[in-house]
Amino acid sequence: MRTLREYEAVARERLDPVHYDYFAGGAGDEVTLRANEASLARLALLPRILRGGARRELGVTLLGTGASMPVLVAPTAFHRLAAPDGERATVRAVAAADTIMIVSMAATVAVEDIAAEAPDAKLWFQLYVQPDLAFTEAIVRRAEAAGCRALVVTVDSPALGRRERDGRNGFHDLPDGLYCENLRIGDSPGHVRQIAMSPEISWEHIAWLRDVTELPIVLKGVLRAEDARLAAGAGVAGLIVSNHGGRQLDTVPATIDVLPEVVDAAGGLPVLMDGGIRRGTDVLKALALGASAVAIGRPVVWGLAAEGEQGVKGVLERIRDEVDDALVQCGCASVRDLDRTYVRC
Ligand SMILES: Cc1cc2nc3c(=O)[nH]c(=O)nc-3n(C[C@H](O)[C@H](O)[C@H](O)COP(=O)(O)O)c2cc1C
Ligand SMILES: CC(C)CC(=O)C(=O)O
Repeated sequence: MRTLREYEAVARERLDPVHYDYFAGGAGDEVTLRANEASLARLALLPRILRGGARRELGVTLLGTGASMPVLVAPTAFHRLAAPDGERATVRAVAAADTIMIVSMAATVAVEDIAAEAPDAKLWFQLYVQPDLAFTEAIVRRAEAAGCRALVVTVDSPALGRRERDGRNGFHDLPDGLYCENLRIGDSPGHVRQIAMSPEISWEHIAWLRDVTELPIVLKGVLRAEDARLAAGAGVAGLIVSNHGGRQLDTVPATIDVLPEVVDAAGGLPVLMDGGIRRGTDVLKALALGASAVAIGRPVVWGLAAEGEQGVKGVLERIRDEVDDALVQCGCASVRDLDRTYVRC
């Protein structure tokens, strides 16, 4: 497989069609799902000439954590639906690539076991704040003890998105034997139904979380400038511009289209972006428009379904090569050389 899209084609052949639909699908008419890729494709890169460097610097430091490239692994649920060892295979590949894995709260391997599988891996933990604060705190303590270095709080899910493919397929729960291991309490297994996506979660919960943990807090799912300003005022450490890969509210804008206004409002906080990143050129466009890094969701799952650990490694190495190629073609020696002049909107 030479491109991320080729990994998707192979994954589609290998996966149970119901599980493929869960991974691939979006909410409603999937307008936003398509828009993420389409808006990136519509932007043009404007290269400089007669400059650059013999070797390119791709590394970034995010909230004190170094990554060898500006491409992180977004939190995605249920990796054991894609490959038998699930998140264990993913984390081995992420550690080999020296980037950051954002572990989903809905992982099918416990965060402690993910951390033990690759002790060098750099992990952040994604959290849906639960109305049951004692339960939320217990999960935060597990993530801290496992060595996670940041909490990524998903704030775009006051309710689960209307995923019509899953409704048609009757896919509402994991098959027997697979569990949400981060929700396990004692001997009772964790079920995805236990994850409350609650409209009652508010800024007060973010303040509560800041009191509960020393970990830096990153809000995932920001799309509006005024929310970025509130986040900066609330003492969070970073933002992720995200529409959940088009899986929550359909017809919200493509993330690349709102990135600049969020960056301008974020008061210097690091701003990451996800949604539709499939090529090195997409990564450059997001960095040029102010992102500190991007994250990829589905392509990692496609790598995992196609070839397990090797597949995730393949996906990460291909996007790294493409970022390097796009940089040299743009006349840049470093990801830090990019600015808005490199993109024609
Ligand atoms: C199958 C799947 C599961 C996901 N699970 C989660 C999750 O558990 N928590 C979360 O915050 N986001 C979740 N997301 C959203 C991703 O973190 C990310 O925002 C999105 O996939 C980025 O778009 P992309 O798939 O086009 O790269 C999921 C996305 C997919 C496709
Ligand atoms: C529904 C959750 C368990 C996972 C998620 O956020 C997603 O599927 O997008």
